[in-house]
Amino acid sequence: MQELKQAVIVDTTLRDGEQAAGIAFTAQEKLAIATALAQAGVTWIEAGTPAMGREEVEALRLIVNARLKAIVFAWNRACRGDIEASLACGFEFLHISVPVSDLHIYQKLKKSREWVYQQLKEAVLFAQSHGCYISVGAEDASRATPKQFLELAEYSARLGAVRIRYADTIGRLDPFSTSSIMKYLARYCPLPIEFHAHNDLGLATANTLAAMQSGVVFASVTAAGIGERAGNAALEEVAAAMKEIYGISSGIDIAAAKKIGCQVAALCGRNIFPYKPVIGTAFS
Ligand SMILES: CC(=O)SCCNC(=O)CCNC(=O)[C@H](O)C(C)(C)COP(=O)(O)OP(=O)(O)OC[C@H]1O[C@@H](n2cnc3c(N)ncnc32)[C@H](O)[C@@H]1OP(=O)(O)O
Ligand SMILES: CC(C)C(=O)C(=O)O
Repeated sequence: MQELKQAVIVDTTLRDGEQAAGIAFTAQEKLAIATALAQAGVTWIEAGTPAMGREEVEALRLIVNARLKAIVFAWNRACRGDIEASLACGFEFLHISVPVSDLHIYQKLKKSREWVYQQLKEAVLFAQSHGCYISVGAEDASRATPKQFLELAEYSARLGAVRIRYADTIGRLDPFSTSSIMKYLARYCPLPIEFHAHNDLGLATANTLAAMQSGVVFASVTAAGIGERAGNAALEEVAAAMKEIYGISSGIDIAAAKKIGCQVAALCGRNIFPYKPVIGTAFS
């Protein structure tokens, strides 16, 4: 078994977490969550999607201006309008996401792979011309071939991206397939990989741990595991399991992470087993 040496948490409670049906945080709640995450030792915070419009931009400006002890970054499609919206919030690190599977490129977007690459190139160069650092997101990577993912990673590396996200967008992986795919990709990928799991089959945390065991360093998580459909890997579960099972600290205060999980769950009107239900207003 490969020895797990390093783990870095990338929290997306305020981006994928807020994509969960029925969840919309206020600007003050977003600022409180981001502040609590930074205080708990989370160093990467995906704070939102500026392209969503005025209310999101106002909330994101509050978070950027809070100068938290974390790298706070924004989610973008590979298009100039999204990048301009992120720049207007003051972000210096941008995540630019593109589909990588045939299914998403040809069936969902009805575009070509060449189009995706051209969009990505223009978006990355535009953002870099404004001094931004970039990570690239490979949407629906688990339904793409490893070769398609690696080609995107190589292209992104040539453009100067610093990291690539492997998204199991529909939550179709299990820990065994995750492990064999990630061992292969971690070996050949020119960029550090961030693993982004979805919990459709209840395997998001298990898959994230399998990815970390297989050479991946960055784990994408959300507080209480909230997120699109069945959600994502839970921050408090991943951080605690890293510590308890593998003895890796990931720099996160586990008690603080559990508290944030409970508070976020309470804000969303959910109770998360096995933590105690939180009564009253969270973050008050
Ligand atoms: C897999 C994921 O989880 S992706 C996460 C996306 N985020 C969310 O869903 C958050 C909530 N969503 C929103 O607020 C909105 O959908 C937004 C702000 C993201 C987009 O809003 P709109 O621009 O109005 O959406 P709309 O569906 O019209 O955009 C589609 C356009 O984006 C383009 N597009 C979609 N994905 C990408 C991409 N990754 N890169 C470049 N362009 C893209 C499409 O080709 C289409 O272009 P066209 O209008 O020229 O045909
Ligand atoms: C936008 C990306 C990273 C995403 O949430 C997904 O594909 O699951």
